[in-house]
Amino acid sequence: MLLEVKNLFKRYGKKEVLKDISFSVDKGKIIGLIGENGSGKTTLLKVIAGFSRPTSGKVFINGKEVNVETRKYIALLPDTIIFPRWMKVKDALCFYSEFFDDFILEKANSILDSLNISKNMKIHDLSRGTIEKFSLALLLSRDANLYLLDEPLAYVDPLSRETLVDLILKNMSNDRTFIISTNIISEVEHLFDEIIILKEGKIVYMDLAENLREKSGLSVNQFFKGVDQK
Ligand SMILES: Nc1ncnc2c1ncn2[C@@H]1O[C@H](COP(=O)(O)OP(=O)(O)OP(=O)(O)O)[C@@H](O)[C@H]1O
Repeated sequence: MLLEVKNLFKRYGKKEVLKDISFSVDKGKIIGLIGENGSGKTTLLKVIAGFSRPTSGKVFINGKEVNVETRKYIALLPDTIIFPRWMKVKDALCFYSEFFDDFILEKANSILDSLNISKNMKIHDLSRGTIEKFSLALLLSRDANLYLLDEPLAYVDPLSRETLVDLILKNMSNDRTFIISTNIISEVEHLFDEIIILKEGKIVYMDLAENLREKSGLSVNQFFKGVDQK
């Protein structure tokens, strides 16, 4: 088992943001983590990544309780821009090469070429959609086990979404797992092996995407809209 989340609670002050979350994920799966704004998706991904501590409950990656060490198994794509203003694309490549032992520079170069992203550009001068593509390119150039993608498609135009979905698929393998949080479901749902729906910090639905479609006769997107209105 690659990831096990057991009875996880997260509180900010009096506000309970995650409520008794339990699930496990095998290697080689793509999980769709869906839920309306504020349902707790980002918080859950941050706790799994070890960047935020649970109030109670436990998270295990490759059988080890999450700590600084388990971060080496994880590649997190945050939902915010993390690069400083002065940084050029080529500087970020150097930084990633030095900081992450599992970063493969040749792979990053080849993905950036395929996306037509110039290495001499300042990252903040790129469009928001291009920054998303660039961030994903860096992330996929790491050889991690668990890839956590927080809203990877939010700022990307529909044509580029297809490119990014293809990129994710190309980089999928039997020993990698992706958890992708998204509100843009229809364009990515064909990627998902399993679906987790969060509502107000609780898991309200969890199943294989195939089962969801068979049992409900709906697409994941249609099903989510139904759950969300209840
Ligand atoms: N550091 C924090 N302090 C206090 N409350 C927080 C903090 N981080 C998140 N929250 C609250 O926790 C709840 C869940 O937020 P979270 O960002 O995890 O949701 P989300 O599902 O990712 O939303 P979105 O789709 O808008 O990104 C929200 O009500 C948010 O205001």
